[in-house]
Amino acid sequence: MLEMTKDTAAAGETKVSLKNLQLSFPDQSGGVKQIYQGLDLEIEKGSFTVLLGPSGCGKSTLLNIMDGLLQPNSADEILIDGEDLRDRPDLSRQMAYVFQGPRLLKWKTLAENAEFGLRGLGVQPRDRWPELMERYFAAVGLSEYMHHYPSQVSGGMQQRAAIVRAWVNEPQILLMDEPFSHLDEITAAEMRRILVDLWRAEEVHRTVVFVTHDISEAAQLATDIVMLTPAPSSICFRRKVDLPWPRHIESDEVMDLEKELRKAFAERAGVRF
Ligand SMILES: Nc1ncnc2c1ncn2[C@@H]1O[C@H](COP(=O)(O)OP(=O)(O)OP(=O)(O)O)[C@@H](O)[C@H]1O
Repeated sequence: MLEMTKDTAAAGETKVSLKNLQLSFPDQSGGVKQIYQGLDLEIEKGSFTVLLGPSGCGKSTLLNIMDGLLQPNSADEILIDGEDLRDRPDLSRQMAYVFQGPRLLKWKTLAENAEFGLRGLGVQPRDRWPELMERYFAAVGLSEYMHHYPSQVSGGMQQRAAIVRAWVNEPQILLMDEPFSHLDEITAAEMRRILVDLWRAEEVHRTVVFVTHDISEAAQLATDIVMLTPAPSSICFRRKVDLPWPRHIESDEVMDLEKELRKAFAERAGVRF
């Protein structure tokens, strides 16, 4: 019970607020594909929010909008801590992105890749770099491999290094786009445990927005689940999750939650997983 109180300590404050998002893209037949028609989304500070939805519903696009990489056609607000990202593009420096693949520079060691992340964002003073690198490489169990090249370590280790590259900046918001989807299930399960341990270890949790179309993964990770319909997407189901960690993939609680999510998808979005 104590654990749950700590993990929901920041409950209530809004970190990200998107209001009335409108976005369309040209489609291949010369028409227009509507992605959002008035989508609203709030993300709570310190939450581990999982965006769950079928392929093409616009999950990655939402991360791109939150990071300021993409502008919607229109929006009433794109707020980070109450300030509009369109007026304050510098707010994106509070964020870090982890992609589906590790995207490491293969001619640099894991440590040099992380340092590249530090230099790129430029939010950490240089004299903190060694301490930050040591801390976060140790946290993901990669201390011994810091000076190896990507080709000398496994795919899972490369993805751990990609997480370090994002985490060393100590971002307030971590945007993660299906970061474990290319890994085998055993490695992915280990990565989820490492990520949750990293997130929980900090007194004030960072806000994580994690995209997946894997219901089981959502049940293992989330404190908040946001379920999207196919495009034009709307939120068809939203739920908080109070299950304690570590969550085992085959535990009754996780499997019950998965069942509930599958049912919600089928009933509210007409999508079967
Ligand atoms: N720059 C772009 N130009 C044209 N269409 C785009 C662009 N970016 C995204 N789309 C389209 O917008 C829709 C939503 O894309 P997005 O990548 O956000 O979906 P997703 O839910 O993350 O899907 P997946 O789970 O398959 O990654 C898709 O139909 C995609 O083809």
